[in-house]
Amino acid sequence: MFAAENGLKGDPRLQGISEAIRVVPHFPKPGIMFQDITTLLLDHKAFKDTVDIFVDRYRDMDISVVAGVEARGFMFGPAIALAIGAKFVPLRKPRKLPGEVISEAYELEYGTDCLEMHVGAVEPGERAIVIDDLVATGGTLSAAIRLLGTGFLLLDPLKLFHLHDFVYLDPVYSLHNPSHDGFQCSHRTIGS
Ligand SMILES: O=P(O)(O)OC[C@H]1O[C@H](OP(=O)(O)OP(=O)(O)O)[C@H](O)[C@@H]1O
Ligand SMILES: Nc1ncnc2[nH]cnc12
Repeated sequence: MFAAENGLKGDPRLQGISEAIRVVPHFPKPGIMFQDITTLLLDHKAFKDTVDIFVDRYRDMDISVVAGVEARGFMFGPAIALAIGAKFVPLRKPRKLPGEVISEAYELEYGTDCLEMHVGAVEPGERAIVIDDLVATGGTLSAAIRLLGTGFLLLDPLKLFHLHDFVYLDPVYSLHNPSHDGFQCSHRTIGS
């Protein structure tokens, strides 16, 4: 769900967050409208508002795991984890973690990639949220879901656009709806 369509309707922080994201046409290749969150990171208020909104939403929900997707999930996840009293679990690209890992491959627009997590980082029965900056094809997020298993909450703090429908176990919560940027958004949430 988009934050602007529920409890945060009319919240001026959402506009500030949207405006802090720079859109770079034709990067890294022709036809791509790149959603650049580095400009949001430079804007203390927008950055703090982003973290605060998710902390307010997910505190007191018995969440013990914040899983961040490399690399941009690492920019938001640790701050949220500390504030809600959860551990931070990095979901890393291949061959970065030194211990025993479990891996999940996923499809990219061209080719495949893989996410890895240390064995034992998450215990059975823990409640987790997943942090990333956006969903494009959903391949990355789907791999994160498979890696963690079932029974967790799913969080996508800066979901910028959504090109396909997905089935989620729990709400995907987004602060910025990029439809005004020319993206076609579709969004379906199961179980919320
Ligand atoms: O929905 P998808 O099609 O899977 O795309 C979304 C993913 O793409 C970007 O990461 P990227 O793979 O570019 O890696 P980076 O964060 O290291 O730049 C973004 O941060 C998401 O993780
Ligand atoms: N349009 C986009 N902007 C930023 N990161 C992306 N990752 C995949 N597509 C992207």
